[in-house]
Amino acid sequence: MIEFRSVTKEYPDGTRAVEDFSLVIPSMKTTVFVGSSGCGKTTILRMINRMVDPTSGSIQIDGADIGGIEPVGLRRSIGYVMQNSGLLPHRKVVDNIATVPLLKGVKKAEARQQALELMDTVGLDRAFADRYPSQLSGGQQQRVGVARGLAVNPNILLMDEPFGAVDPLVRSDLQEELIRLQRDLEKTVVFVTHDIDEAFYLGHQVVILQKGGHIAQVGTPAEILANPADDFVATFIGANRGKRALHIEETPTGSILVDDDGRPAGTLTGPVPVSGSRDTSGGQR
Ligand SMILES: Nc1ncnc2c1ncn2[C@@H]1O[C@H](COP(=O)(O)OP(=O)(O)OP(=O)(O)O)[C@@H](O)[C@H]1O
Repeated sequence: MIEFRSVTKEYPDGTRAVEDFSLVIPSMKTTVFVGSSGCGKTTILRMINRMVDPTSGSIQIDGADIGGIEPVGLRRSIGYVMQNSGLLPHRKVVDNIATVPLLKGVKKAEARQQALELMDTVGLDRAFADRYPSQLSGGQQQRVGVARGLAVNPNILLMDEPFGAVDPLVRSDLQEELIRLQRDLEKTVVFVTHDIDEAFYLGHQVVILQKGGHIAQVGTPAEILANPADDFVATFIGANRGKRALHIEETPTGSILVDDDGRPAGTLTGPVPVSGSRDTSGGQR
């Protein structure tokens, strides 16, 4: 579990990117931060691995205040995947994936073997191992980025708009892959996006942010869809969701998700949990 307690981040130029932010991020689930540009998503994410340190407040991982953990070691124990994959252009795919294990002293042959296995995990053909990043498509590069993020077998995987720059079909494949990975590997995934559809699709817990990292609403997709906290949230989830705008309708046999054209898009099974397992079956995926 990751817990933010009254966290504020003021950058040296006086910008208060995040103000009095408190949140619990459950383990082994996917939490998605969604909000407009500049609302503080990246700042919040980077405070988890101490790429950014808070000005005040504290962050705990499994009860330990990370302010007391040496930043480089912490960073190397948490997976981080960014937009445009952030791969080193002059290193082969396999060496990119093995970067952090090698830094941590894993033997080269062992690191390479692990990297090849991670290529299988993220659905990349091992034939790409000796290519350079520029010789891969954008979607393949993102898979390499995810493999690199997983290379130290972290409990926590931070993902900052990892699929923002790929076309919609590839993006959809990558989203499917991430859902499978998260479920199979039981990672705690913290994911940042602008896209509310992506947030609802991936998130067990979705956090809708406003400027300054103010939480407009936090909940499961079903909770937010059923009860938007205010006009801001209602507009945000409506305006951003275009043709697929979904709402919940009660029927004699249970709750169903209905799209803007009145077509059922899925069912909701059982009571809506406060947080926890995905409760749509055949709904948003
Ligand atoms: N190093 C920095 N120095 C000063 N201000 C910064 C710095 N990094 C971010 N900011 C400011 O902090 C605020 C939050 O930025 P942040 O990158 O966290 O937002 P974001 O929601 O991730 O935005 P985007 O979606 O555009 O990536 C913005 O006003 C931004 O300009």
